[in-house]
Amino acid sequence: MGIFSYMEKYDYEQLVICQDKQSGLKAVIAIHDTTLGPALGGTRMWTYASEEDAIEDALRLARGMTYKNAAAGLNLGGGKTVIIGDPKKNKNEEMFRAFGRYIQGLNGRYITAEDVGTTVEDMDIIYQETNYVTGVSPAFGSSGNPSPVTAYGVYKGMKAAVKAAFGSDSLAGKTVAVQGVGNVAYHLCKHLHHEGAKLIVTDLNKEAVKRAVEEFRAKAVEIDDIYSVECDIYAPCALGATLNDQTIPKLKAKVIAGAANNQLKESRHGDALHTMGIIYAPDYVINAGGVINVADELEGYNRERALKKVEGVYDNIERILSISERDNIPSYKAADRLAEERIARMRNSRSQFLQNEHHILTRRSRM
Ligand SMILES: NC(=O)C1=CN([C@@H]2O[C@H](COP(=O)(O)OP(=O)(O)OC[C@H]3O[C@@H](n4cnc5c(N)ncnc54)[C@H](O)[C@@H]3O)[C@@H](O)[C@H]2O)C=CC1
Ligand SMILES: CC(C)CC(=O)C(=O)O
Repeated sequence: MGIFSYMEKYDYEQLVICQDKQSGLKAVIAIHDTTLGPALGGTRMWTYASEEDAIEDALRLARGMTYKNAAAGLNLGGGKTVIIGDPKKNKNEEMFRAFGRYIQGLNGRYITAEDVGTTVEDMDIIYQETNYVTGVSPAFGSSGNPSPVTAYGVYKGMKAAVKAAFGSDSLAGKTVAVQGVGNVAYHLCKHLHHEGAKLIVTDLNKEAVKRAVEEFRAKAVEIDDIYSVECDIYAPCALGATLNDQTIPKLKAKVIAGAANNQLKESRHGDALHTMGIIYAPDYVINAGGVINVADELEGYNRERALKKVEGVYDNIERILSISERDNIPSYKAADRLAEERIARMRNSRSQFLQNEHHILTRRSRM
C-alpha cells in the first residue's frame, strides 16, 4: 500500500522525514492524531532493513501512542519518531541537536521522550534545542528515565490480569517468561522477584541475561524457546509482533502481560488469543506508565503524584478485561473501543464549541 493510502486508511495527520548530512541523521516523525492534545511519543533508534520498514514502524508506533494516551486519560495525542541507525555505533551529539531543531520546527505539535535505543543523555542533548522533550535529566527538573516507571505500571497491570485469570492478584509462586530483559524488563523482574515469582528469561544480549540470572535467580532459555516454556504468564518486553501465527500455537501461558509496543502482529491474533481463552492485557494499556510519568512533567513534575497515576494501570486493565468478559469481545477490542470513544467525545465537544462560537459571531455581525 502507498504511504498516502496507508495514512488515509488510519487517519494520520503528518509524516516528517528529517535528514542531516553532517551528523548522519535520518529520522521519521509520525504524528497520528492531535485531537486530545500535542502528540507525545518516544524516539526509537534502530537498524531497519529498509527505509520503508522504518516509516511503517514510525506510523504504527505513532497510532499506538494515540490509543495509549487516550486510554490512559491523558490530554495528549499520538506520535513517534524512529531514527535509522545502530544506537551502539551511529550516535553523535550533532545528530540529536539536529533532531531537536526538527522537533522545535513543529512548534509543539510533537513532544518526544526515550524509547528503544535512546537514553536520558540523548534527551538532554535534544533539550539544548527545544523544550518539546521529556524524560530529560532530573537535574533539569525533569523526570529522567521512564523505564522504571513503565515497569511499575506493567507490574501493576500484570497483577490485574492475573486476578482475572486465577482469581487472586498475587504473583507469588507464579512462573513468568520474560522476553527481552532490557531497561523496562530489568525493573519488572525486580518487582516480580520481590513478590516471589519464578522467572524464565531470554535476550539477544547475553550480559542482560546474565544479570537477570544472577540478581533474580532467573532461568535462561534460548531466544526461540521462550514461547513454549511451561509458565503462567508470558511477558513480551522486547520488540513488537511477537504474537503471531508461528508463536501463538506454542504458548502455554494463561496470561500475556508485557511492556512491548504493538505485540499483536495483526488484530486477528488478538481474536485468536480470545478464542483460546488466554487473558491478554492490551499492550498500550499495560505499558502506559512511562508516558503517564513523562506527561506529568507538563504540569511541573511530581514523582509521588506520577506514581499514583501509574497505579491506575491496574484499574484500567481490570476494567478492560471485565468489558471483554461481559461483552465476549477480545480485550484489544475493548481497549480500542474505550480509546476511540474518548477521542470521539472530545472531537465532538470541540466541534460543538466551534459551532456555538460561530453562532455568536454570526449574531454579532447582524447587530
Ligand atoms: N522504555 C519505556 O519506558 C517504554 C518501553 N516500551 C516498550 O517496551 C519494550 C522494551 O523497551 P526497553 O526496555 O526500553 O528497550 P531495551 O532496548 O532496553 O530492551 C529491549 C531488550 O530486548 C532485547 N531483544 C530485542 N529483540 C529480542 C528478541 N527477538 N528476543 C529476545 N530479546 C530481544 C534487546 O536485546 C534488549 O535487551 C519496547 O517494545 C518499547 O517500545 C513501551 C513503553 C515505555
Ligand atoms: C517511552 C515513553 C515515555 C513514551 C513512549 O514512546 C511509549 O510509551 O511507547
